[in-house]
Amino acid sequence: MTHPALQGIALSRRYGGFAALRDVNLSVPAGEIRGLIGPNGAGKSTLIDVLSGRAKQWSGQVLVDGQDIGACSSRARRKLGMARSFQRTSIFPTRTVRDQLELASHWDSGSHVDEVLAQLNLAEFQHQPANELSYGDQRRLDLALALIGRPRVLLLDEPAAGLTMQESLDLAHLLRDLVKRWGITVLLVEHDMDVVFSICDRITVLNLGELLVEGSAQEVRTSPLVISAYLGRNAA
Ligand SMILES: Nc1ncnc2c1ncn2[C@@H]1O[C@H](COP(=O)(O)OP(=O)(O)OP(=O)(O)O)[C@@H](O)[C@H]1O
Repeated sequence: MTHPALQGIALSRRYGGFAALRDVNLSVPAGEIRGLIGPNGAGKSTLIDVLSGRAKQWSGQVLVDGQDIGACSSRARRKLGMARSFQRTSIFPTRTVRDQLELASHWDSGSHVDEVLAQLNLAEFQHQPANELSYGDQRRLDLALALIGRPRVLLLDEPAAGLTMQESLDLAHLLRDLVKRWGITVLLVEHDMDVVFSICDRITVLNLGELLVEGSAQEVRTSPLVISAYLGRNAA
């Protein structure tokens, strides 16, 4: 039997008396790019935190390739092939692009710095400090840092935040080509719906901490539940 590459069962997380995530089930087959969307405060980052091992108090099960990793630290999860990106750029802004990738690759096995530099169109900037790169190049460096250990499962939190429409789509297609070629399973949180609809195989929608809808881009785009969740928030 083939296990999903990434699975969450009955995932819940509370902040004091507030339930930010309630009984969410998620199953992402190997090689799929799964979009994770929902209005502000829906629980997307909370879910990523639970899956990546960053959340402290939570309940449920997290499995990678059928193996229960719920008791593992973030570091142990990285060693098991899970990587995540954050909504920020670059770890050490004054260090060169190459230094950062080499540093990050010591934390993970299977380093392939030159290949990642080339694939992410960063080779020409490799000896520049990250904080001298344009914002768009810095976002590609973030992606490179997430990919450097050749993860099997990649959790991405708004990789296109702050980019122009064209930059977002360029980054999205670069991401899609790479993860498909390397066989990486991706869970992508992204507010830019053009990005989500253009590269995700399926989309999971959260609302108020609960799973609302799961389906193809077409199913999600036309779902009355999704439309109402977004419009309800916008109108509030
Ligand atoms: N540290 C915290 N303490 C208390 N409440 C929190 C904390 N972090 C998040 N929350 C609340 O949990 C809910 C889910 O937050 P979360 O950041 O996961 O949502 P999100 O879908 O990622 O939102 P956004 O799209 O705005 O980033 C929100 O109501 C938020 O206010």
